[in-house]
Amino acid sequence: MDKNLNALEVKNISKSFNGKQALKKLDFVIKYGEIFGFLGPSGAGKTTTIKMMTGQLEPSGGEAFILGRNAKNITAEIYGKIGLVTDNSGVYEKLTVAENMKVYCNIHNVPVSEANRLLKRVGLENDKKKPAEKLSKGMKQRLVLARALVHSPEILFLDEPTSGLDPSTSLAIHELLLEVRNSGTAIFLTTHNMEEAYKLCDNLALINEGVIVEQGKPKEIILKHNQKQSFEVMLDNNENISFQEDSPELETLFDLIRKKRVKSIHSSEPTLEDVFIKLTGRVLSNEY
Ligand SMILES: Nc1ncnc2c1ncn2[C@@H]1O[C@H](COP(=O)(O)OP(=O)(O)OP(=O)(O)O)[C@@H](O)[C@H]1O
Repeated sequence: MDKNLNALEVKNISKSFNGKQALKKLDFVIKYGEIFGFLGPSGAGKTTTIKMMTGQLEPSGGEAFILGRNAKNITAEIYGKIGLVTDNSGVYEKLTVAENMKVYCNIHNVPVSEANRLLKRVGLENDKKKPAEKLSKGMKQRLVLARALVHSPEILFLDEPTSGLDPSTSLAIHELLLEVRNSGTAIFLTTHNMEEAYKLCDNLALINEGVIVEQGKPKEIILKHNQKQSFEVMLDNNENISFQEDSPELETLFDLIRKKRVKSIHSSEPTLEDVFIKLTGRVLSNEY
């Protein structure tokens, strides 16, 4: 891992299918030890972007560099440093959970103890002997994630890693991803879950109809679009009042604070979902 290089560089990438442009001039970089979120509704171009970055599809224009090499000329050695979790990352259905992991340990020359550690982290330690065909969709998803981490990849691509998972499993996956990020791995994550993106991502891009409509740090994106600040106040009698930043009633709020009548106060910024709606007129979360 050469930390002086970016793990991934996408330069002006475009993609057309049968004359129809699916992606338009995407530009972003991902550093080692960073989680980069790619957020957009169905059909926005997330999977196509992953395919181009991993050399599975040739761009119609622009270039992608992965671990320092043009994705067009990706080698087996580079693939050995990548982890990829997508909808169609199949498992061997007739093999057990443990055997599925063992296949990957053998390919990457990693001790089975590492597989056991990862199975525990994704909550599958009690399912090791189950054939993969008997697993639920969410369990398979967790197996595929554990498998993708066996060789400590330098860059990890995750297409909707927690979709369809219950909240406590999602939380465990989030903790694992942060740990992997902290070990220096670059993570490219697609999601339509704005809360997940806000919590996990160091940087993110909002994508709609093949165009990046906004990118940056989640907090900075929100503050940039926070045009009118308001304060939500709860009084000592549990009454809730909202005060606009530039309204004359703010004096009333100061007065209430002086009289110690304010039980709680917080500023209300837009969410990433609000920003997305503002920029595109579309919602993300209800489309799934
Ligand atoms: N092989 C293909 N041939 C023609 N059109 C394609 C092909 N692959 C993708 N597209 C089109 O490109 C656009 C982006 O698709 P893509 O699968 O990348 O979206 P997505 O954001 O991953 O959506 P989802 O979240 O539903 O997976 C869509 O309009 C899709 O129909």
